[in-house]
Amino acid sequence: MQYITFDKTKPFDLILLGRIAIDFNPLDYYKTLAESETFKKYVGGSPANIAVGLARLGKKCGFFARVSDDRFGEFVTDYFKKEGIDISHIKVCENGESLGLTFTEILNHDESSILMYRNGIADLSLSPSDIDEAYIKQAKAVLISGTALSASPSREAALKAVTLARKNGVKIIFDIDYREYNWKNKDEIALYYSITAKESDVILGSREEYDLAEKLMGLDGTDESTSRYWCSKQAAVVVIKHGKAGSTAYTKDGKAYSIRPFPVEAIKGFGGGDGYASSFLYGLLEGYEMTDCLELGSASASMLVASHGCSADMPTLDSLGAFIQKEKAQYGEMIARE
Ligand SMILES: Nc1ncnc2c1ncn2[C@@H]1O[C@H](COP(=O)(O)OP(=O)(O)OP(=O)(O)O)[C@@H](O)[C@H]1O
Ligand SMILES: O=C(O)C[C@@H](O)[C@H](O)C(=O)CO
Repeated sequence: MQYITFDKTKPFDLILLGRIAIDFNPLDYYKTLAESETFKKYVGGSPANIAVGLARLGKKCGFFARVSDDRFGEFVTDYFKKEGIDISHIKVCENGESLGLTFTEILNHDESSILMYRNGIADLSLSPSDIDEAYIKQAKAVLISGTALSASPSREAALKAVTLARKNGVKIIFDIDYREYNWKNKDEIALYYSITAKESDVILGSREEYDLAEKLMGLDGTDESTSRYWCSKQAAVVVIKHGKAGSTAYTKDGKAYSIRPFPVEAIKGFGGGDGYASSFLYGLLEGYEMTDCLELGSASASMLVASHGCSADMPTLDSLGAFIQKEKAQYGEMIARE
């Protein structure tokens, strides 16, 4: 079933906009960040992780980003190139901005926290002049990652991309992606999240992220009111994630599809959302049934929380299929059947 009609003549499946950063995950985990001594470096940043995930599944991705003019900026750009992601619209900063660095703290299987170094940050220097209409016109869809809305000029660049996508019939995917760093106050979060969500064909977020977006709307904070509201706007698909409690996709025809997480021995409490987004969106782009999109997203999410890294551990179609087959053989169906 086609929940979203993508223009299959477009050469790019998805052009993403937002941060490319670096994760430093402790190898000596289940300790506090202060106690950890050895870290492994990965390309990071939620939209970057999603782009790698989609590229690993064979999708053609482009990216609007600013990176630092140093070896870290080169590292992430080279990694994207190796993963087959188009880097033509990734620009090097000219005023000494730094690439975002994320030091993660993995306290136990469930509890993690992330310490983000984002002062003078490269990704938020993305400018409206970087947003190229001819590039956007080549995409089936654009993905806006919410943190790109947290400060100017990146905020205006993201809103320009939304405007140009709408003008050119390019679908808009909004991954709410809340990170408290760089936001000034809750009103700005609500304003810019809701402005973007109103224009979006697909919205992905956790319950907490929708609460932030809906702060000025007086909704009651239930999934039902959230899905009803956003589907009354542009959205054809609204995905609400609830961590270990699973996730639900709501469609414009009023239907809801829920799935339990695939059981795994989680190593860390983060990364699930990016794995989820990349594989779920792969299913949408392929025109799969909603239950199959959820299965792909949920399976990839489980694989990611059970791995040490994020971008580096994004699955291929083969590994994702094998994981789903093994899990269903052992645990049965994860989809909550109506
Ligand atoms: N311990 C777990 N075991 C299996 N799956 C999990 C676990 N934790 C999360 N997931 C899966 O990951 C998905 C996304 O996680 P979550 O709801 O925390 O979203 P998120 O906050 O966007 O994730 P992230 O921490 O990556 O930003 C969940 O809907 C679930 O499918
Ligand atoms: O989104 C970030 O900037 C941090 C990510 O790189 C990290 O991998 C994570 O928390 C993914 O959910």
